[in-house]
Amino acid sequence: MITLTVDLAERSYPIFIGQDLLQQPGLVAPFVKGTQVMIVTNSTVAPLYLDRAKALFTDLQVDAVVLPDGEEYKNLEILNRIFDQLIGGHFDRKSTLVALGGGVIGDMTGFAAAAYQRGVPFIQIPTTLLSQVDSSVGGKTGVNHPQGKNMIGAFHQPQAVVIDTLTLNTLEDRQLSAGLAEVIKYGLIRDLAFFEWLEQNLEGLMARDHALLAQAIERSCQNKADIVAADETEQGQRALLNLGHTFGHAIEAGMGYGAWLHGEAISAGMMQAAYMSQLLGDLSAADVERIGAIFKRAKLPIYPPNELSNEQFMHYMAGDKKVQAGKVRLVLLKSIGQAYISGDYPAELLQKTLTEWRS
Ligand SMILES: NC(=O)c1ccc[n+]([C@@H]2O[C@H](COP(=O)([O-])OP(=O)(O)OC[C@H]3O[C@@H](n4cnc5c(N)ncnc54)[C@H](O)[C@@H]3O)[C@@H](O)[C@H]2O)c1
Ligand SMILES: O=C(O)C(=O)C[C@@H](O)[C@H](O)[C@H](O)COP(=O)(O)O
Ligand SMILES: [Zn+2]
Repeated sequence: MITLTVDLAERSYPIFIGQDLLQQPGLVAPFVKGTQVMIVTNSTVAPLYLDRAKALFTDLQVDAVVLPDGEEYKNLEILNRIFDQLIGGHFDRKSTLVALGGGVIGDMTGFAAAAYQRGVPFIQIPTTLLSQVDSSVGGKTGVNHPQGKNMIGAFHQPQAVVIDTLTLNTLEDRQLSAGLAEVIKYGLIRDLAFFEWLEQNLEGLMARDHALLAQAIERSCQNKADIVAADETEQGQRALLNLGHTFGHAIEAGMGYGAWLHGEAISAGMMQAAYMSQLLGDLSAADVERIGAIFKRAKLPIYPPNELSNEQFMHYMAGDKKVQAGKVRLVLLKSIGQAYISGDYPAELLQKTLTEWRS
């Protein structure tokens, strides 16, 4: 087992990465506050892992709320089911919530924990590649609004993140690919050596070589932990984790939540950002082709959906959380391995990107 730390002074917490951690009760128990545990999961993950997750918590009152599965249910109405069950079961202020599932469950459970009785602790047990490399770490929690992704939420750090890499055995191929999009993101924004390693090992990762997956998860979590420790609430460099997301979130909302997976949408979005970086003279055409090649090998889309017009893109992008004084700020690339945030690009270059980077 590997242990990393997210270094946030009194709110620091460990990330445990290993095989079969869902069979190790001693690992999680110390992070439970109080005597009541509410596991939040969904209808796909519950039959696979809920019994094992419950067995992690001995001598405690353990209950579970099983939500419907899908990005389209990441909203306030479904979030309320968690509160209904907590209040109905008389869960007190020292209760611990446990997120068992992918990023949707993690974001919703974290937000429920941030809001329930003004804040209770929670533990992340991520079971998709995407949630193991990104969403379970860093404390961004929340739900979607029809007009925009993750528009309602809070920063609320977990007590611990427990990554059992064996849960990836049951994940669908399409979901594994979606997770690789966020893995590749770390290479693009700040870790050229990791990007090169991914180029060398992509097929092994797609074939679910466990040693390679564990390495990719560790390197991704280390990158994320470093950024979060330096900038917990996105005052500066944390925004780099948003590479491709201003475009990608527009795709998710514009196409209807769930039609495009988050990882798929940001894959196309990272290509749009890369193409715009080429128009700005920072990336070469060969760089853009190189980035596209790794996404294609990961079976991820490189172009946005043609159904989404430039006007629709602009509508959703104008509501992005990084907008300042009416200007859409974008994460762009100086080179592969070096991202920056920009609000002073020429407006016509964004239009040109939306028009020209199409299949
Ligand atoms: N908070 C953050 O920092 C952050 C970072 C990245 C993404 N996100 C959010 O995460 C969400 C995407 O997360 P995701 O890609 O994990 O999607 P997801 O949570 O929808 O999970 C994908 C699918 O896999 C299923 N599943 C989960 N674990 C499984 C397993 N072990 N075996 C079989 N099936 C399993 C789920 O039921 C679901 O159908 C988006 O809402 C995105 O906005 C948040
Ligand atoms: O942790 C972060 O910070 C990220 O931006 C990680 C992203 O991969 C993730 O999709 C996040 O939820 C996006 O944040 P948002 O603030 O743009 O909603
Ligand atoms: Zn993301």
